[in-house]
Amino acid sequence: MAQPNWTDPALIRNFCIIAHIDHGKSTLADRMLQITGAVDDRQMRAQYLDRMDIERERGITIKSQAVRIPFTALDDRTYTLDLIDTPGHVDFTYEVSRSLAACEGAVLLVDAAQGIEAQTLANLYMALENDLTIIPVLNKIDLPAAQPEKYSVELAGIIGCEPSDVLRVSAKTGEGVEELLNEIVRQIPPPVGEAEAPARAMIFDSVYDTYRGVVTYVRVIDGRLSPRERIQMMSTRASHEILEIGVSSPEPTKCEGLGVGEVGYIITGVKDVRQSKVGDTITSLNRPATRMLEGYQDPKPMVFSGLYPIEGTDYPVLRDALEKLQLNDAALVFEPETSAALGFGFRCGFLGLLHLEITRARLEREFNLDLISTAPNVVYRVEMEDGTEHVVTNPSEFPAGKIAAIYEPMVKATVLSPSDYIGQIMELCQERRGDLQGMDYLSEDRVEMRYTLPMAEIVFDFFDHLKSRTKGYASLDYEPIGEQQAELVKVDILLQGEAVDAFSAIVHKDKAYTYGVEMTKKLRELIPRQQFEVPIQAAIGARVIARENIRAIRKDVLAKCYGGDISRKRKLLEKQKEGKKRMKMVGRVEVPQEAFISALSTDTTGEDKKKK
Ligand SMILES: Nc1nc2c(ncn2[C@@H]2O[C@H](COP(=O)(O)OP(=O)(O)OP(=O)(O)O)[C@@H](O)[C@H]2O)c(=O)[nH]1
Repeated sequence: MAQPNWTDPALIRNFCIIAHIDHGKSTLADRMLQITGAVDDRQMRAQYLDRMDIERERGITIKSQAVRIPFTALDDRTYTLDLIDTPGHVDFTYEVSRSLAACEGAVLLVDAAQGIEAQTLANLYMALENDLTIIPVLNKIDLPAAQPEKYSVELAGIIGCEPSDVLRVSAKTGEGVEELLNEIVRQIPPPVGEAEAPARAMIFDSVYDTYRGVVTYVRVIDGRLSPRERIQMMSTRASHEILEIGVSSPEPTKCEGLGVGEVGYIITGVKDVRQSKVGDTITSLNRPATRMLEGYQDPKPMVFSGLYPIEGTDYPVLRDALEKLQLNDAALVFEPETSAALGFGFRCGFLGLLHLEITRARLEREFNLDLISTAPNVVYRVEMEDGTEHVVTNPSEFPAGKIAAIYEPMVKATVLSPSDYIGQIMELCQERRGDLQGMDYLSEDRVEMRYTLPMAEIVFDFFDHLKSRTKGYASLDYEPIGEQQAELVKVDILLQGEAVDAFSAIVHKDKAYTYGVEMTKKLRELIPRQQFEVPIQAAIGARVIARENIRAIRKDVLAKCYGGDISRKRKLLEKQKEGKKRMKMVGRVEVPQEAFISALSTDTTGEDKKKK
């Protein structure tokens, strides 16, 4: 094979765009592709790099993407710009951090009509931790509401540059984008690495493709990777052969190898993204490197929920569907679970609520499934007095017996908001057991508040409440910071003395009563009257904390059938039997499927997270 022409690292610039959700990252990437001619006008479509349907539909980026853009700069030399598009949502922070580690610089993009938001800061800090060169840019300067003067000062303030250093662009019209590309070439340092050293490449993304198997996106740090070479994954020691190697420009284009600083993809024929994990280091099998690159970390599920098919016969379909999704989603975990109320299903672990919602939407859409999901919960650790320890991902499995301590996961939350709403935000965080850690004014009228909060209090409807109490102006970012002991109890809901597993919840002891009252009330309205009286109780252990009653009724379908027409009677009885099929039996109580669905339908917030 001819010796490939390795790209001169001096002519490479690896960068990413970091921004708060909706500040225009994908649109800016589109314009860069278009202005440099990387994609011709005919093929151009909005959000070029967002490939999943669900990404386009919701207008959000879930997976990272890399694309190579050739650009002739003011010095007349043609540079290779590798743009790594990163997800903006807090659920996918780990992917952002891996993408950042693959770059030397970052474009920090801020909406000129909105200013800095919580994720702008979170991403900026992450970029600074990775020692990236930051280029501050205000976007959407075409908007009449844009206030570039004001926000240049704010942006310069947080990164410590002059307001005049803040570039101004419109990703929509293309204004200023070419200047930005020239600044990327001028300011971001070229990659450095040892060309002759054993190969080391970092995996920053891996995607399952039905036709090609797993496509792994890498950034080469040292040495080089070539087709047909045998490589090794340093975390698992598994080895594979490189069947294809190439770059996305932006369509996948085969090449003869990747050298120092280059970003591209490799295909090895593995079928599951878990064999090619984000953050892992690839080396050459014949001449392996001894030290892994920093940063490998397994994605950890934070939120669990039970997923059950509404039609029991769909159970195998659900299992296959979950297995297929897992091929492309190393963060998704699941195991079979049985619920007395809901039948056979799976307990699934997700990175956060958005991840849950997206997974559920994909299962329903791509696999045509109708699902019930139980109320999401976080992971608790329970220490017993006898020294044993339990990790609880399902409230109904909360251990019985003498408990020494319960620990719940905590987050560090950052809220950015106009200062008018400080009172409301404090009130909300107080209700959610938050602890104020600090508060700073970013400008006269914008304030950053830092809280520690239990994750359980923040993952469900916190964001909705925050938005409604601040008229949509506040933004939120959070990251896990370990666990803390808390006074938690398990509340069971009993129908005629029998616990309904799907409704058990772990809540703070001060909130147990409210949960019990609300749930029993809700169920009284949802469960039809039976032929005998049905008490609905909420209980902590053996102690009942709330009770409602469903009064007895005798539903005699034959009542209207006087006269002796036996065939008509039979028909009515048959019909009643059909109806019963859709009922679930809890002890002797018949509960319609719909009652479970409505009682469990928590208004999850992924959709609303997109709303400003
Ligand atoms: N007027 C105007 N609108 C813009 C500009 N740039 C982006 N937008 C709009 O802002 C919205 C969000 O843009 P996206 O590019 O999807 O934002 P994003 O940051 O990629 O969002 P995530 O992928 O979810 O993080 C879209 O409706 C764009 O059309 C701009 O320069 N001017």
